[in-house]
Amino acid sequence: MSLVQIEQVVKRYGGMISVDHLTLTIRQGEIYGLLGPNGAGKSTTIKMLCGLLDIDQGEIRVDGFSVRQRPLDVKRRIGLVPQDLAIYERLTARENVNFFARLYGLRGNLLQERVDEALEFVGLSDRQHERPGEYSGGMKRRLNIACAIAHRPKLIIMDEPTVGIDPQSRNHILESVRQLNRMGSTIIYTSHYMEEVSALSTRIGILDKGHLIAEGTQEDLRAQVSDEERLILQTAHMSAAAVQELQSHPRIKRLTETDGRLEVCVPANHAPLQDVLFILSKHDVTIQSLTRVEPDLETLFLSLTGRTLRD
Ligand SMILES: Nc1ncnc2c1ncn2[C@@H]1O[C@H](COP(=O)(O)OP(=O)(O)OP(=O)(O)O)[C@@H](O)[C@H]1O
Repeated sequence: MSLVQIEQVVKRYGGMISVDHLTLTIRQGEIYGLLGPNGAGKSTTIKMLCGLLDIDQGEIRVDGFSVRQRPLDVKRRIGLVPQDLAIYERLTARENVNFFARLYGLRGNLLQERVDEALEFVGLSDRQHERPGEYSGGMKRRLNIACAIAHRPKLIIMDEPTVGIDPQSRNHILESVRQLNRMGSTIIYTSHYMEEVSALSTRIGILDKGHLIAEGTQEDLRAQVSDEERLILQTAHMSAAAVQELQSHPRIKRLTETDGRLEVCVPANHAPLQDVLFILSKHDVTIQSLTRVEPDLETLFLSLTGRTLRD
């Protein structure tokens, strides 16, 4: 059963189109990973989905309710963990969670139980009476999550929740996403980190310049590029002539070079590695490291757009 239906949605800022006739469906029980580089339109889509930004064209429905016509019914079903922290530094952690849970209508004993549960869930019970000003970046992110889940929403949306945090908090957040899903919530998780989206998602949509350029399970997406692999070489003394010669090699499908980091797409199992090494050595390029990467989401993105996700 579908929980979210986005149909032909368009958003423009001034003359520029940020979300371009986007259509996608998210089913109940999924962890849907929305992957795309910076500026792809992920946050804009999420804001429209939550009713925080007007839709220019098209329609979004959550649990059957139109975001335009029934915004309150939609908001009640959603817990949003926004990209920019939405917590009050002057309130304690507990007061923050309490505040957001009250906005969703919780009162009395149930309110206190749910606040306890949310704080426990993100591992902040011990420090619930402190103000978040004293917290690390990762703890603030976890508090941000607690504020979004205390009302037990059907749909939890996390917009780049691991940007700029320590590995321990990152792992904690990724594990909480899985656990929230096991407890029954459908999750939309946006990120420009391929590894995170790969590790978490049951289905993945790849967004670029406001378009959904690919969608499917991890296996579906990998199968689209199973005939390619990538070589990543860190080099010194790279020259334009070497790049040019590599580009004209018949078996090199694509190539990007930034500050000596060379990424080359070649047919799988027939990697013309010797040729690449020969050309580089001919041009006196020093090879500092070389990695062979099996087809992955980055390969797919590169194959569809000619750019890397990090561009
Ligand atoms: N308030 C705004 N005014 C003008 N342009 C905007 C505004 N918000 C977003 N944009 C533009 O819309 C496009 C999509 O931005 P959006 O923030 O949705 O991308 P994103 O995929 O979430 O990337 P990021 O991870 O960097 O937030 C970008 O080109 C961005 O510059």
